[in-house]
Amino acid sequence: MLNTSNDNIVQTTTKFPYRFEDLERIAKHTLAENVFSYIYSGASAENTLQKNNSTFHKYNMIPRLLRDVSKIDMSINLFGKQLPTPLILAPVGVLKMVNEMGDLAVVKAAETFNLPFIQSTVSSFSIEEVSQASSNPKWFQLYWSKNLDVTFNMVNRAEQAGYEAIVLTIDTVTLGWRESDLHHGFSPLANGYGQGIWESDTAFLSSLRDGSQNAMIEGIIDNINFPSLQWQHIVELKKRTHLPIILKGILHPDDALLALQYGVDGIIVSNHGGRQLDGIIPSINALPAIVKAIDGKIPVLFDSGIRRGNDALKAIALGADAVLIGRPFVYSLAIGGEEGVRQFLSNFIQDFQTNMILTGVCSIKEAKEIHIVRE
Ligand SMILES: Cc1cc2nc3c(=O)[nH]c(=O)nc-3n(C[C@H](O)[C@H](O)[C@H](O)COP(=O)(O)O)c2cc1C
Ligand SMILES: O=C(O)C(=O)c1ccccc1
Repeated sequence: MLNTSNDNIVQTTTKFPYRFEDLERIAKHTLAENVFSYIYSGASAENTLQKNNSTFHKYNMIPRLLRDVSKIDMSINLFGKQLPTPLILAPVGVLKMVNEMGDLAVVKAAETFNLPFIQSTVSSFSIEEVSQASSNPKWFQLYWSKNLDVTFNMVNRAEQAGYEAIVLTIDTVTLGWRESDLHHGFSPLANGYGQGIWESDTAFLSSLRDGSQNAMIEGIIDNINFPSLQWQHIVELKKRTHLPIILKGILHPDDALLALQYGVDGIIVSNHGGRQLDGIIPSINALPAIVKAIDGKIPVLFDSGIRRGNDALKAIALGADAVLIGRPFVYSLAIGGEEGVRQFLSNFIQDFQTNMILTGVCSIKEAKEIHIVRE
């Protein structure tokens, strides 16, 4: 007789988990409670966090059949560069709290598939360390610092190290109201895992009254809390770098139009994985109107809620040019380090390709034409 108990399934499985739900569950057992909770949780009542995921199920693709899908080309061209797939690793800070090798493990796993890696401003390693670890494309995620020397120092270092884009995160001018972190008394920076870039930044270090760990942490928190960030700062940034500028965190079509007006090179439709502001539109619901407003003038990227290949294909069918993967790779890092992330990415790419074949599309251009209806 078939034994359908969960225990039986877990015991007979020794492979790296395929299901996102298993990655999350095993990471929960692997990590300290406050660390898992920091990664998992969202802002306020976590409604937006939940809806980011559940809303994907409301979009349904209509597959086409009897087309020759024997050759699948997943490649895209982004900012003048050919990439093997439309998949990118989202910027995630303080990765060392998940695994000792943090960003270095992730960037090396991503190198296997030549996926772009976006290094966070609050990375556990320096720009130079990450740049030397692998040869895949790297982008730098910028949290604007109120100290302009610090801001432009980071941008220059990224440019010097051969990074290919600046991703300016605009939805985190102050940290969201994260009740579970408040409950645990948990600050992601307090353990010293988010200062890899800053501790080697001479402009930042010389701005500190003393060089202690506490002064450093306070300095970072103070510098990245910047509620007066505004469109005019984009003009300043454009003067300081030749790299493409991508704004991360756009949800309103009018902000997308302003981004065009200010001459940015790309946008990321994102609600920061529901971690910043609750009670707002699930990221996937914001995508169609923004794609329409941008009308192909600059690339529109997407994140928040991508869990498997099927989700990524839906986002592309709704008009995204590429998607960022967040929490799933963080859980994979927690479970299996560099090899865990490699396994996860390998599975994700195969899953995505299978979904392309079965919807009857051979290229990303065709994937954008997939008919998709909302329940
Ligand atoms: C633990 C964690 C840390 C993050 N750190 C950053 C960061 O430093 N900079 C940034 O722009 N976004 C950061 N994000 C947001 C991600 O880039 C991305 O927008 C989000 O994870 C997407 O949601 P999803 O993981 O649910 O798909 C972080 C997300 C998580 C889960
Ligand atoms: O946790 C986050 O989502 C994030 O963006 C962040 C902000 C400051 C420090 C570390 C991570």
